[in-house]
Amino acid sequence: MLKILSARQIKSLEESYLEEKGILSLELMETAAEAFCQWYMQNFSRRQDIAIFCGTGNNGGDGIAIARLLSRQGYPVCVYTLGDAKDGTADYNSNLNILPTNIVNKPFSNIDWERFRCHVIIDAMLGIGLNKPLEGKYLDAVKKLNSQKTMRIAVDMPTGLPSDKLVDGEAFQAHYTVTFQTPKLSALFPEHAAYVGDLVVKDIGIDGKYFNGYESSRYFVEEKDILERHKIFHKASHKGDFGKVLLVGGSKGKLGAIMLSAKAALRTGSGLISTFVPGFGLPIMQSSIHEVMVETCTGNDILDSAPENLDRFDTIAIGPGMGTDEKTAEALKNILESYKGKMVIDADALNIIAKRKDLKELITSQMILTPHLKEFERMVGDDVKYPEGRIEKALEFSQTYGCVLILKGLHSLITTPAGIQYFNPTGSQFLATGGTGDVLTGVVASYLGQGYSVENAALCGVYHHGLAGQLAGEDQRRGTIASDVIEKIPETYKNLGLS
Ligand SMILES: NC(=O)C1=CN([C@@H]2O[C@H](COP(=O)(O)OP(=O)(O)OC[C@H]3O[C@@H](n4cnc5c(N)ncnc54)[C@H](O)[C@@H]3O)[C@@H](O)[C@H]2O)[C@H](O)CC1
Ligand SMILES: [K+]
Repeated sequence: MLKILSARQIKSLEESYLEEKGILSLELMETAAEAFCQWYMQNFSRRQDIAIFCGTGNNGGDGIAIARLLSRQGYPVCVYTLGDAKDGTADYNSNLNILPTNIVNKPFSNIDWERFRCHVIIDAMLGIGLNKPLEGKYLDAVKKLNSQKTMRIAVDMPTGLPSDKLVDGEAFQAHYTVTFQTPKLSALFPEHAAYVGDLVVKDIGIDGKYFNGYESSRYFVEEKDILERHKIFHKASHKGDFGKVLLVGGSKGKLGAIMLSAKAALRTGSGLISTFVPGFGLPIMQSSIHEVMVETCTGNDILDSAPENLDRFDTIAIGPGMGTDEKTAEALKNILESYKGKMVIDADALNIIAKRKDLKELITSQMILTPHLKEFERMVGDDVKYPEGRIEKALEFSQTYGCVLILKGLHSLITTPAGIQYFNPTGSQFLATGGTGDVLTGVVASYLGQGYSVENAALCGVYHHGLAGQLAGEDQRRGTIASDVIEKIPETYKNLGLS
């Protein structure tokens, strides 16, 4: 896990790290530049001309160092500077002094835009030192650079993006942001996706122990955290070990939702899946998914009663395609009151709960709630447009009701009642298609059925779902559908080296 710190905390951490280690800030800048270049050289060829735009702070210093290192490796680079070296930081000037003279180094204001050509733009104008919205030449530069039809890469943070809050005005629009040591909070806001692009986190050697003295309950999940949380099954494991899951939902015209959840749970590794649907769904379910068992409620069209003997199941997920009828709400109440095992609450179950205080009170620590933004807004009855407020609200909700909350979106946020908030690293814009939420419900329910804790099921579920979305998106691009995501779940295990 990477602890997420504020810009102020990062600066202080950096100082104490340098002091304790007895190294110079210039050396840390060199490490950061090397980390950037290592990533760059793995991804881009020497045939692409690079233009590096540098401010005069330490972000600019990184840029100048990057120019020297890439040039030394045979990459064609030009440097363009904003601001005067006399206003530059010591480390900026130290790097400027050793920039080889064969590298073109021009002031930004001297660029002839009619003739300006390059393949890759590297933004090292401003990083975590940003302290006001862009104006003057920084604003001009960002506007000009955003309009170029080239690859754009930001060093540490896109210029103009404040580290801890929502952007005010313009910011550099990167295709990639290569950030150092740990992601900055605002790089994880879905609202900033067009500025951050793909986020790459590069280690610059600041050991985890230096983070201990800084208070933060927000973390960025890494692959190793997921590997650590998975259970290992052995040859003699039988289907009972993989869990008995009940999925409740479906209504006329929305039976597909529960089918997607069921298939996703099967592909995630569940042993036995039962579904509980309205009567009309029985022949449809049976003929389309042969691996699931189907039970029906009393009514034909809507879900109007609860299943018998709920204790037969290791876990229950409820909500996909369920509808919000009065009778359905009563069936939900009945299940919430009588079932004592772990549960996933999604979609229409959330919409019903949002309107019923008495049902909200039935939320327990055994439950994972999986709202998307709109559903969350209904649950809290408040505007959650601003990301800083939304993250706080998620914490408040999870602590008030004692449940794990998965707030879905880019970098889905998992909040636990203990007050820890995890940002998920996997995902893809191609997951933004109907039914992928139902898939997530099936994946998370599957892990609960396999005996994972609510926290681990949420973390592993969101991670694998996002990764499956990425893999499906690589093949199907904008044609990706929820079923493609399900088909990629097994590959996520292969990807992580899991059996
Ligand atoms: N923290 C680390 O672990 C490391 C950070 N590195 C890099 O250093 C930058 C942060 O550098 P800093 O000098 O503190 O700030 P900036 O370069 O982002 O900004 C410089 C300077 O610019 C002024 N300023 C702020 N806002 C504006 C504005 N809107 N318009 C014009 N000028 C503005 C302000 O005075 C700032 O102080 C970090 O992001 C990394 O890239 C290290 O190299 C490695 C370790
Ligand atoms: K930058």
